[in-house]
Amino acid sequence: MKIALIGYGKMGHMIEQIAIARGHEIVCKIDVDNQDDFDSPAFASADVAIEFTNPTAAYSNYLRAFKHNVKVVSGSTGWMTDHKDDVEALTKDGKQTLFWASNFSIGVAIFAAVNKYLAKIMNQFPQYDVEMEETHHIHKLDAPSGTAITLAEDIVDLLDRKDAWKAGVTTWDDGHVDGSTDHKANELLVNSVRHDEVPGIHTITYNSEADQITISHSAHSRQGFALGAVLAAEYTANHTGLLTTTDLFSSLIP
Ligand SMILES: NC(=O)C1=CN([C@@H]2O[C@H](COP(=O)(O)OP(=O)(O)OC[C@H]3O[C@@H](n4cnc5c(N)ncnc54)[C@H](OP(=O)(O)O)[C@@H]3O)[C@@H](O)[C@H]2O)C=CC1
Ligand SMILES: O=C(O)C1=N[C@H](C(=O)O)C[C@H](O)C1
Repeated sequence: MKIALIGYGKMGHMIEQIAIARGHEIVCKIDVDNQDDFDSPAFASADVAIEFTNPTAAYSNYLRAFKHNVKVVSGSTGWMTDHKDDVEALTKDGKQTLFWASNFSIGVAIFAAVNKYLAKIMNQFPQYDVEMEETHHIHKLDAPSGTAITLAEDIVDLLDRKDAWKAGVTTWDDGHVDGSTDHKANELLVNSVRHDEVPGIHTITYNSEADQITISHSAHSRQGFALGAVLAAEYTANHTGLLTTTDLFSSLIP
């Protein structure tokens, strides 16, 4: 398969290695300094473009790829609040194709299934309150993480006593803290920690007077995200519309 890379940072480099090892060809690499390559024959020849950039660049990158009818797999986070409706309209009825996931690792897909199962059980046990914490490297531009938002949306959907999630505090290595933990009982608080070079930890805690139940996923490296993105590109080559990891892993995770 011919793959174009949009964004050649930490994820772009790792995806390149895995894609080549799986027998794919990288036909074009677009970063900040060669934006004209979006209009090159090499870019247009790609079966799929894999996009990992940042919250502000992602949506316009999708539009530039769609202009050439190139399908996109993207893991960029932090753009959904502004552009979710536009992306849904663009991909409706398979007109354009975007595979987007806040987290591409199989481990997080399993963790998300456990999170949903636990939230459903907890409807029977009102004595437990729930909170979430995510920890990432200090370079991360968005908080809470995209993964935390996806997990929080699932809890809000399934746990009757929570109607919305709310960003709490972000705590930094030097000890300074942004934000506030003020929240209403019906809001799920999501706190963030920015520490060193942590690839990504997500922890969900149900606490009662008697005890505490904690589920946590910790990535050892970016390897799982990058492999998932290449598997998603292979899937996207044969599918259309708005796709995500529940489509990719549907035969493995009920
Ligand atoms: N869904 C998932 O599984 C995962 C998602 N992510 C998300 O992916 C994104 C990228 O992560 P990561 O690779 O670690 O970040 P990096 O900062 O290492 O890489 C991003 C790259 O994109 C480049 N870039 C910025 N703007 C543009 C643009 N308009 N067009 C093309 N390239 C551009 C940057 O260049 P420059 O440095 O010059 O600005 C940089 O090289 C983030 O949003 C992150 O949250 C990360 C890991 C997993
Ligand atoms: O910025 C990162 O690094 C990551 N971003 C994604 C997110 O926001 O959830 C996925 C992963 O946790 C790493």
